[in-house]
Amino acid sequence: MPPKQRKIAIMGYRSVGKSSLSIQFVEGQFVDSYDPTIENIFTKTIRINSQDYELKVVDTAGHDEYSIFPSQYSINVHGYVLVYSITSLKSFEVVKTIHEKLLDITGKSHVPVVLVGNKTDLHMERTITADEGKRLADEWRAIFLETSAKQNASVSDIFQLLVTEIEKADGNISEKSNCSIS
Ligand SMILES: Nc1nc2c(ncn2[C@@H]2O[C@H](COP(=O)(O)OP(=O)(O)OP(=O)(O)O)[C@@H](O)[C@H]2O)c(=O)[nH]1
Repeated sequence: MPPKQRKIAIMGYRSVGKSSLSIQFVEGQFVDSYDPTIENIFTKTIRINSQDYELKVVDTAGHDEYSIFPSQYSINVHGYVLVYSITSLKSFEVVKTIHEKLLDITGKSHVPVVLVGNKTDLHMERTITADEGKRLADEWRAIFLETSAKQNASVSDIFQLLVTEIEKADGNISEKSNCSIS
């Protein structure tokens, strides 16, 4: 089967770890320094159910509650990773506004999304519980994951699960069997 090309945008407040998650996923390393992103595009091929997916991962600039949703991320993007830091209430509030704007701009009631609570290694500084994250993802009918880019915990799961969500939205995977029928 020829590879399927899928474009994914990673969005969230500043400094939540969007670049760190992208670099950990694509290059398998963690960079401790902080360098604000304008935009970076990474590519990586993953295989799910004998199908190759060429992922184009767009690491976007930090968004805040006043940012206008960048129109270039509303078209030709198959799915979204919305990231907050479990240590930052502000970043949790910002993913809510991003999700609202995303539905508004796409005019859809449901978009494939993985909600990610990053920086689980900083558990002493946790301000958002896993339950709060899960509840928000349930409201959105999205997948929820907590990760640590630093410890490489659950990072590749983000992308595997998002591709599965994209395939479900395209009708290529039945919700019940979780098995590819394409
Ligand atoms: N402890 C810990 N630090 C992290 C983790 N992920 C990222 N960081 C740190 O958080 C800071 C910001 O990380 P980035 O990946 O640059 O964050 P970003 O969301 O891409 O930031 P912007 O480009 O400003 O939007 C850096 O100092 C990272 O090293 C994590 O899982 N654990």
